[in-house]
Amino acid sequence: MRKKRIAMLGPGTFSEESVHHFLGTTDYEYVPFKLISDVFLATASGETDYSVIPIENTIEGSVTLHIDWLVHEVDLPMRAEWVYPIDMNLIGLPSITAEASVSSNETPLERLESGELKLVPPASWSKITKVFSHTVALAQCRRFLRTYLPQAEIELMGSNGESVRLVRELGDPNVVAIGTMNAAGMYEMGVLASQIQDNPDNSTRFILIGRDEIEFASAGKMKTTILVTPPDDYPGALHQALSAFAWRRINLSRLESRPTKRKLGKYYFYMDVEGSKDSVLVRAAFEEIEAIGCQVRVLGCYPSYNYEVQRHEGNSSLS
Ligand SMILES: O=C(O)C(=O)C[C@]1(C(=O)O)C=C[C@@H](O)C=C1
Repeated sequence: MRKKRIAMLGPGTFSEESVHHFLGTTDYEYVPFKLISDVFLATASGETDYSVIPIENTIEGSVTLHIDWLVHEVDLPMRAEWVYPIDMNLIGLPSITAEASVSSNETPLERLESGELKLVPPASWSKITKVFSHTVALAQCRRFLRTYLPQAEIELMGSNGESVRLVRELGDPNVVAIGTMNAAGMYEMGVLASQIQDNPDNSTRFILIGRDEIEFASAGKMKTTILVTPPDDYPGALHQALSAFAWRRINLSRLESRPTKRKLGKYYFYMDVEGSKDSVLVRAAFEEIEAIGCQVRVLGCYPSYNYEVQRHEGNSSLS
């Protein structure tokens, strides 16, 4: 039997690291793409069976571009979600890291109580002219960049793996990248500073999307993601929709509004409902919401996995 093919941003990305952690490296064939649009389209076209999509980050919040792709561009159910810890690193050519490095993986940077980094940057950092970064990674390192590399121009890349690869290819010691430790190793680069994200406890939520059902080794907590579009002429429809969950004591772990893209001021509500769409209570809540004229579209009903990690002790497990 052929292995199921999984599309993801890569190589050398957090998406790759996280899916290897979640599904292992042997049972699936992983297919890396440079752009997230290609990750979505690979599974939509049938070239791959599933796609890995980063959907939410501790510091940056929702990755709205990816949510919009799920809602407007492809029709691929969510099959699982998992959380993966994210440490951002400043990566440069090995020739400059000997004098310019302030930390290694083993000795993370010190922080003040406020969470700010306690750092005396090496003089050579003032020569850095450019930082390559993925937009979501950039949003996680704003404070670091503002404080220690204010002179550097930012150039956005399709992924963190691609940022590191391009610095390597360019060969300019004054151009650095934000990226993963794996990418630094893969392209034989040096690490100037590790854990440069604004909050040391930083994680990203990833989802797996695809047409076919998929089985996992352990049972996760079931979640259902829906889109609720209220009718135009019904004041208080959102309040009523929320109370359909509240009085049944069904927890909503996420609620976001996004434009329908059809008319200014018209929104749909993206909701993560704790529980399976097949449970009696959740089904009844959906029926009640539809009865008041709201449209309910199920984006997926899937197991959710947490990542328990003892940071910096190399001891991790999915639960
Ligand atoms: O570029 C990568 O390494 C990715 O996997 C993408 C991505 C994202 O889009 O959120 C994944 C996790 C991090 O939060 C930053 C970037």
